[in-house]
Order: sequence, then C-alpha cells, then structure tokens
Amino acid sequence: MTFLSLDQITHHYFSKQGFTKAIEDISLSVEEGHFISFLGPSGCGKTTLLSIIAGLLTPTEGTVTIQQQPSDHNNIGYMLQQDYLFPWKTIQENVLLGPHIQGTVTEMKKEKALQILKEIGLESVISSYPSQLSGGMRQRAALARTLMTDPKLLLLDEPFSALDYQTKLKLENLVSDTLKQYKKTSVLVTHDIGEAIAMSDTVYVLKARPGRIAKTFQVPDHLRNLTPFEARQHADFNDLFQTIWKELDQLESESNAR
Ligand SMILES: Nc1ncnc2c1ncn2[C@@H]1O[C@H](COP(=O)(O)OP(=O)(O)OP(=O)(O)O)[C@@H](O)[C@H]1O
Repeated sequence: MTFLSLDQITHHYFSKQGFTKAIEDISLSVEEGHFISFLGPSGCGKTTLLSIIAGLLTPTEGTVTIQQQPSDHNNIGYMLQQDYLFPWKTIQENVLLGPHIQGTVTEMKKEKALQILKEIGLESVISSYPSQLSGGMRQRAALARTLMTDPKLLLLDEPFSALDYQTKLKLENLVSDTLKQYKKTSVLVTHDIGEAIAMSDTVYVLKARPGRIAKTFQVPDHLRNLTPFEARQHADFNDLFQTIWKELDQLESESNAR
C-alpha cells in the first residue's frame, strides 16, 4: 500500500535578491514500511523537499499525500543531526516529553518509554542527563523520544553526520532494525552514498539547480535483507556504490559546466 506520495512537486523561493528554482517536478511514491533516501550534492533541494513532506513548507506546485487514519494524531517524527534533548531533563524525562507536554503521562506510557529505552540499549542511563552521554547515546535517546510519539512517518535529516565512523555504523544498524520492527515508513536525507544504500529500499539521486530526480536506484532484495553493516561487506554493495558514485560525479561535472 502506498503510504506517501509526492505528485509533481515544484518549489521556488522568492527573495529580494531574486528567485531560486529549488526543486522541480518531483514525483514518487513510498510503500508503507519502506525506507527511501534522497542523495545529492549541496543545494539540490533535499532540505526543501523534507520541509515540504513535513508540511512546514507549502510547495509552489504539486501535492503531498500521506495515508492517514482518523485516529492518527501525530503522523510525523524527526531524527535530525542535532539531538535537541533538554539538558536539564534526564533521559527518561526527555523521552516522556511528548506525553508530559500533553499532560498524558500514565504508568502505561512510562512502561512504554522504559521498553523503548531497553530495546535501544539505554536502560542503564535513564536517570542520567544528556551531557553525561556520548553523541551516539544521545542520538539513540532522541530516537526513543521520537518513537514514543508513535509517528507513522519518520524524517531523518543527516542524523549520523555528527558522529564518528564506528558509532555511525552501529547506529545505522540499530536505527534500521528498530524502524523495521516498528514498521515505520522513513525518508532519509544524506550526502553519504554508503549510508543511503545500507539503509534504504530505494535511493533517489537528485541533481541540483533546480533539484530534480536524476536517477532512482532500487536496492536489491538480498542487500535489503541484511543489516546495514552486513550489507556494507557485500560485493554487490560495492558495485552499487561505484554506480551511484559515477552518477553523482557526472552530475557534478554537468553542473560545473553550466
Ligand atoms: N529560504 C530560502 N530562500 C532562498 N533560497 C533558498 C532558501 N532555502 C534554500 N534556498 C535555495 O534553494 C536551493 C535548495 O536548497 P536546500 O537547502 O533545499 O538544498 P540541500 O540539498 O538541502 O542543501 P545542503 O545539502 O547544503 O543542506 C539552493 O539553491 C538554496 O540556495
């Protein structure tokens, strides 16, 4: 079942300096529970596209459709480069922030928070403050807080880019595993080809000025069935990496020649 569809999305920014065609004619659809990535050079419109999907920006043209049940109060969750945890609250309090703001902290919600924190390997630090945790642990806490609100769609904007390589690989596995377990539909924005292949069902390569879909790559089933870390070791991963690398390289040359 299609969960998210973008139909001929175009966005122009108008400012005193002039007008920028940020993205043009982007159409795609994402199946429920699938993971897609937008990969592309700086300025190709990744953030604009994510803001449009999030409903923070109304596109100049086109429509975004998200499948929604009448009972779905909170459809969209975020995982960003920064974790935005409140430093004066413990990890457990941060994870319970949504229910706390809504005045709906119950024993059941506390139990759920604990369960998520356990699954994400943070059980031993629930009473710690964010400053006492590593960057990777803080990102995991941010994910737990997002999952607590039970979003149907997750938007991930370079969530691992501030982490060291080893932590990033571990977190890719954990996030991928957790999102599959919770059957979330996810959209990742990244500059990192390996990350896009390792985590996604489909990778959309965007070209810049204006941002358009240059090419779509379906990640083969045998790679999708592996964890991101295992996928990275597979020979076919390297082949796909090379193909996408060449595509991006060519787009960059074309863009520089313009
Ligand atoms: N508020 C704005 N006003 C005017 N132009 C903008 C605005 N935001 C983005 N742009 C322009 O729109 C284009 C797409 O920008 P966007 O930030 O979506 O790209 P991006 O792919 O996310 O870039 P990066 O990878 O550097 O974050 C760029 O040319 C950018 O300069």
